Amino acid sequence: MDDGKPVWAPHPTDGFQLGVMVDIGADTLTIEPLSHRGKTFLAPISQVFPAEDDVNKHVEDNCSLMYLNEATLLNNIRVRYSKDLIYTFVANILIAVNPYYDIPKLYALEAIKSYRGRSLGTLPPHVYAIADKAYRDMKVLQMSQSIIVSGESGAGKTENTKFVLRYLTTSYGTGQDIDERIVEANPLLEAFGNAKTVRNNNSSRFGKFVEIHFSQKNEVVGGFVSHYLLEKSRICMQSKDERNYHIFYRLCAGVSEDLRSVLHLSSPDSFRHTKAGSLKDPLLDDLGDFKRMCGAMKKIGLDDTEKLNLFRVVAGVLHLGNIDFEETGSTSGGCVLTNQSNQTLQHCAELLGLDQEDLRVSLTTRVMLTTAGGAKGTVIKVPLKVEQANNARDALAKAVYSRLFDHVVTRVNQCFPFTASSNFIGVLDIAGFEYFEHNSFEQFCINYCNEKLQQFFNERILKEEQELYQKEGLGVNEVHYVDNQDCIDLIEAKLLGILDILDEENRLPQPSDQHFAEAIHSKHKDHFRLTVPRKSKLAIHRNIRDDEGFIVRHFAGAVCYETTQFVEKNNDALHMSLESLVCESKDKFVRNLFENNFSSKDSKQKAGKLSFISVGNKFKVEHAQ
Ligand SMILES: Nc1ncnc2c1ncn2[C@@H]1O[C@H](COP(=O)(O)OP(=O)(O)OP(=O)(O)O)[C@@H](O)[C@H]1O
Repeated sequence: MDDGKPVWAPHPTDGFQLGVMVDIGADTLTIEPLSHRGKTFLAPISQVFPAEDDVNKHVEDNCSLMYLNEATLLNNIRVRYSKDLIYTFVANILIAVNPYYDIPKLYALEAIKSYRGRSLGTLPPHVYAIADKAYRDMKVLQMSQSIIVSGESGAGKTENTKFVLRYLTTSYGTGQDIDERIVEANPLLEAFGNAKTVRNNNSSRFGKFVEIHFSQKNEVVGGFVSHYLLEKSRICMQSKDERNYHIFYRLCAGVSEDLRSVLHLSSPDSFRHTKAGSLKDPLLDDLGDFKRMCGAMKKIGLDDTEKLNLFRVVAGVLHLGNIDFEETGSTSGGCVLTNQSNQTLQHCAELLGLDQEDLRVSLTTRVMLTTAGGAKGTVIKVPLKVEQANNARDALAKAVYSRLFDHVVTRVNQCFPFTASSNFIGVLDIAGFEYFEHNSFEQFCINYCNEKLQQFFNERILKEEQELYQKEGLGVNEVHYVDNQDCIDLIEAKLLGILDILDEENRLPQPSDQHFAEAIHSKHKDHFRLTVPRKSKLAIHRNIRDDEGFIVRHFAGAVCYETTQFVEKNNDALHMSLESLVCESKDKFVRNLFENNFSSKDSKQKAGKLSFISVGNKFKVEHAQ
């Protein structure tokens, strides 16, 4: 940094501000801001960066900046953003900033045509340029390619994923129905898997990997969507100003009068699962969205029966939420349905094809098989307390809805089948690193996933590139980065990893969130990546007890997780009586949703008290794939 030349120095709200150095100390620099001449402040040397000669000039690729540092990089993106240039390259990585409005012609057909076959860097940065590079690489290398879209909630991941799909199907499709279907499948997936959150009115609450498959002639032949970790807690509980999945509100707003009476529907504020969240948002148009969703269903080939099946189950889940329990007052300590719930029980049973009385019994008791000396023993019916019955009801709602979501994805995949595929281009759209005031199991899983992605990035971009530079004898300064393997081990190591400790807790006769938190701390006392909430920099977390939470130092920052409900959220199992009830539904559609669920291994597991299917480990296996 030269004397008198502008530098970027820290600014409390803007990140960085321009200034000039007026004095140099041992560890600090005295800076005079250009906007407040005559006033100086001290800044740590490590946080002051040289600025470009002309800070209003911008470049299409950050690599072309004279000085590449955090401040110049941010400034370049800011200057571009102010001119509606939302995309910027960093070599073959694309940075996108959400404009929150439709920039005219940015995604028009002419733009699609112009990027076709053009090398990266010959045209302005665009998501189409990345899509085309993936296509050309696939063609030349004869290898499938993947595009990873990452960023925080509301950053624009899903929109950009859709632009990639549209680009590929428009440019390299055969102009047939299948191209349209791949694009039209999104509104249906979003109806069941997206919700309004405080950050995003259309937030995807599941991760997805969309594959566009190509023939030997490199033409689009079909698609396939895999989904990960639908946020199930939302089905029964929403945070302030957030909503349940779109479909619930759309159904209430849009169904015909006839269907409304068949499904016994009324307004969302009469259902527990929908009334708690934010009901009115001027930016949401449930009726219009219902019509658009029905249009999309038609385009991808769903007939009226299939549509009704979906709606019936959604309505069944809504009614299920309205079932309430009260104590019996008898010595057995169990509970019964409240009088007002009897009608709801009837609606719910009817819509899900269940026997009303069986449903009543299954919600209020739990069947257990005793095993004596290894032999199958007697069936015992254990009455449930009100809280346990509430949990059973919610577990059933979550199980039915998430099975329905699996079905929607499977059904969507049937819309663009392919018999032979040579290669595919995959687009991974998953939630980015999340850090809220209150963080739970969902954030833990999402951040674990991002930790794995970061490792992939470290390996693929930083390590391999630097090895290549060395091999080619280029005198490029080594870039140091923090290896996050220790953090990944902390989460996924066998036996000692947080996920395994949690599974162990779930298998205990009386699992508890407190015991789980204590076990983590006692097994990782001096782990660099793990600490107790008391040591948080934020006052709000310092009130959390050691047995109520833990802090993980992730690559992107420390996150304090509150362990309440970790044990419950990690268990995907329904208790045995509920499981068999839905598996034997009179409604073929509902029965099929739960098909393959009653394998002999599962039944054996459920015969004892240790009914448990781990959500965390399922997620771990998905990552490994
Ligand atoms: N390129 C864009 N042009 C115009 N609007 C955009 C663009 N990208 C995003 N948006 C707007 O921002 C909203 C949020 O974007 P999007 O749903 O893609 O975010 P996300 O990163 O997928 O969020 P989440 O992780 O919550 O699903 C969109 O509904 C859209 O209104």
